[in-house]
Amino acid sequence: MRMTKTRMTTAPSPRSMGDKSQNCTSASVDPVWPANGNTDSTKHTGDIPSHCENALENVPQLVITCDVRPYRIDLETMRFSGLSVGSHPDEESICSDSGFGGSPASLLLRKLSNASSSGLSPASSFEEYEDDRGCPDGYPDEVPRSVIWKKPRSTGTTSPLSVPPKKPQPWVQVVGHAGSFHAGDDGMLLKRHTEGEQQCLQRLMEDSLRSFVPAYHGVVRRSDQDYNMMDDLLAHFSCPAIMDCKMGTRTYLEEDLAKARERPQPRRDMYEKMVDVDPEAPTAEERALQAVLKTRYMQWRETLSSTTTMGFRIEGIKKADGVCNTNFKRTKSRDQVIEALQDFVGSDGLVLSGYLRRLKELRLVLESSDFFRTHEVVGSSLLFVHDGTGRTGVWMIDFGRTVPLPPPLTLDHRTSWVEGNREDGYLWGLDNLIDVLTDMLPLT
Ligand SMILES: Nc1ncnc2c1ncn2[C@@H]1O[C@H](COP(=O)(O)OP(=O)(O)OP(=O)(O)O)[C@@H](O)[C@H]1O
Ligand SMILES: O=P(O)(O)O[C@@H]1[C@H](O)[C@H](O)[C@@H](OP(=O)(O)O)[C@H](OP(=O)(O)O)[C@H]1O
Repeated sequence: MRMTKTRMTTAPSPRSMGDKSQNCTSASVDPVWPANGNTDSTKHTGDIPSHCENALENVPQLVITCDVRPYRIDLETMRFSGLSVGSHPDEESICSDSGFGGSPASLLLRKLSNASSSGLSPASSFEEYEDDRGCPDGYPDEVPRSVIWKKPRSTGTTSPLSVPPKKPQPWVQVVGHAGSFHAGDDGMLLKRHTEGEQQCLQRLMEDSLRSFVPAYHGVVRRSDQDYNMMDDLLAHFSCPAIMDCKMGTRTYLEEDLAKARERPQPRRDMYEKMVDVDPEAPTAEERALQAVLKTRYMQWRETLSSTTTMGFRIEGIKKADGVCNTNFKRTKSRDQVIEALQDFVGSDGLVLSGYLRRLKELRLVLESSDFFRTHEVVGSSLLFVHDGTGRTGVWMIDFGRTVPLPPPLTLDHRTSWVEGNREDGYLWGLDNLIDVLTDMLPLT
């Protein structure tokens, strides 16, 4: 199955062509340490760190080892057994399935991961399942014999070996930068490393929001490129439907505004993306330049969609039948949003009520989270996932533009933004999203 992301039909951005699209074909993975090097090494000495406990539950033990130093990723064993982290990067594209490298070993590992939900970042609406339906594409049934693995430590679930392996689920990227991700073989996902996102994910593992973000497993190096390694949130779903909702009323940082004033860098690719959607949108000056500033483009995208008026926008939806839609740039009115959401959740009231329950839990936790109070959260998304069993999950993803506030500044995430107050409208957007979904309940 291969789907094309709408925005990729326009001129790719320098970022997606450049630093976001390096060649990552080598299977070699070297463990690296957190770039800051000052992770609290005393705290977990002699113990398995909490975030690593999650990893051990989630994957066969040959993949991750957690010793006295947190976030160490030991992938030597994978090389010995001929396994590799990652898939065929060439096959990865936006809103497309990203296979598991097709290696029989990887297929087995994926099966084992699927056999238990215990390692997932806890989602209240999760339950064990043994659904064996094939996805529209279908995947090989072959089971390798040469894979050596160890049962994860005491997960309290049935030994995966006693369960016939099931068809693996391909990882799917709905939106975002092309070439930033590699699907792992073991329920893990590698995202191109940025220091800021690493800091956020590490802090989130210690925060009350932990169960609402993919479990973070540290940094791995591959072909001279560092990656943040985290749970693949799709790993425990069967033919999932997926939606990416970008949260907040603002999608650029205050510091981006300052930079744009100091050193304006007009972007031709963004001008072209703008004209593609609305030829009338550029000003005369922008037309003459054939380029727009990024902040101007981002603001235009905010007002074109429901970001400004509702504090969230739908970025992309991939349905269980494989149909993918990223054409939501003009989805703005409440009715348009409801129509898209309705199409995503379908007529199953259980799915909608599962999402609502999870979002209300998230709101409660956000309101008291230390991390959330002390960070400007911009460009972050909620990833909605459900499948035919009625299982649902919602997680916060993408902390590439989430930055700590200078103390003692804190945000309530509901106050309107004026430059300088750093407010991002995240919780206001979540309030609106919950309202809209609540209004939809009678429709299911
Ligand atoms: N932990 C995860 N598990 C499963 N899928 C994920 C996970 N993280 C991201 N994705 C998929 O990748 C897509 C893009 O993720 P993300 O927003 O982190 O990328 P990005 O390149 O930083 O995006 P942006 O263009 O908004 O900066 C999501 O829409 C989702 O489909
Ligand atoms: O969705 P669109 O219309 O294609 O626009 C992109 C989108 O807003 C991304 O969130 C943004 O990346 P960041 O959030 O990481 O800034 C990217 O900037 P970029 O081209 O500078 O990567 C934009 O091009």
